[in-house]
Amino acid sequence: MTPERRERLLSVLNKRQAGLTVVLENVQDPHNISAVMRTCDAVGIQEIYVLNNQIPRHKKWGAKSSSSAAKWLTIHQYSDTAECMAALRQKYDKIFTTHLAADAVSLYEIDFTGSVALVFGNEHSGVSDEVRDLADGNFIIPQVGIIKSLNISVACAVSIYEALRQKTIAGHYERRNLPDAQFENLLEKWGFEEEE
Ligand SMILES: C[S@@+](CC[C@H](N)C(=O)[O-])C[C@H]1O[C@@H](n2cnc3c(N)ncnc32)[C@H](O)[C@@H]1O
Repeated sequence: MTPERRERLLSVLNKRQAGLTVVLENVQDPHNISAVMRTCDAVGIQEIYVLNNQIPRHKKWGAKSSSSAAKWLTIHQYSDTAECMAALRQKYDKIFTTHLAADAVSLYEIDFTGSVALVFGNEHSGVSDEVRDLADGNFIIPQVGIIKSLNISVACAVSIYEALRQKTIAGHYERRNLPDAQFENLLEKWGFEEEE
């Protein structure tokens, strides 16, 4: 690895956030999944969770719309909701869902400065009752138009950029965040990846 490339990888890794993840529950459109991955990389999210218990995963997310973000992320795949939620509980202090419900609070009331997992739901049915029952809260992005929901990848982008805003103010992007072992493993793995 050239010194320049090492510098570049280190600068990206130094901004990866251990305290922020995205969970996709039964999101089916591979373009949506790819778009989410691309935004996660941009915000400094390293780990994402893909939970799919509805239909066999016959289509993979495409490299085209993720701009190859998938290869720079750590993707945990689950087909069992309880298992996925238990894994999240071990790693993150708070789990928030984004279900379009009358009792949801606004995105702008959520404190993202701690360790948080954000769950986004299926294109038609949203986040399941099972996941909502196991979460700590539910928020929505305010909308004042005619159409009642945003595309899932847009909703994810708006939400995680609010998290980036809050974490930036709190200084989370100023110091290394990932545990040492994870940092070193990723540096080694990334050293073999082609940049596009
Ligand atoms: C197209 S929406 C699902 C719409 C579905 N008919 C419903 O009522 O839940 C897909 C996902 O995008 C996210 N989403 C869409 N609009 C949102 C909003 N205004 N606030 C927060 N999340 C939103 C949620 O995660 C939602 O589950």
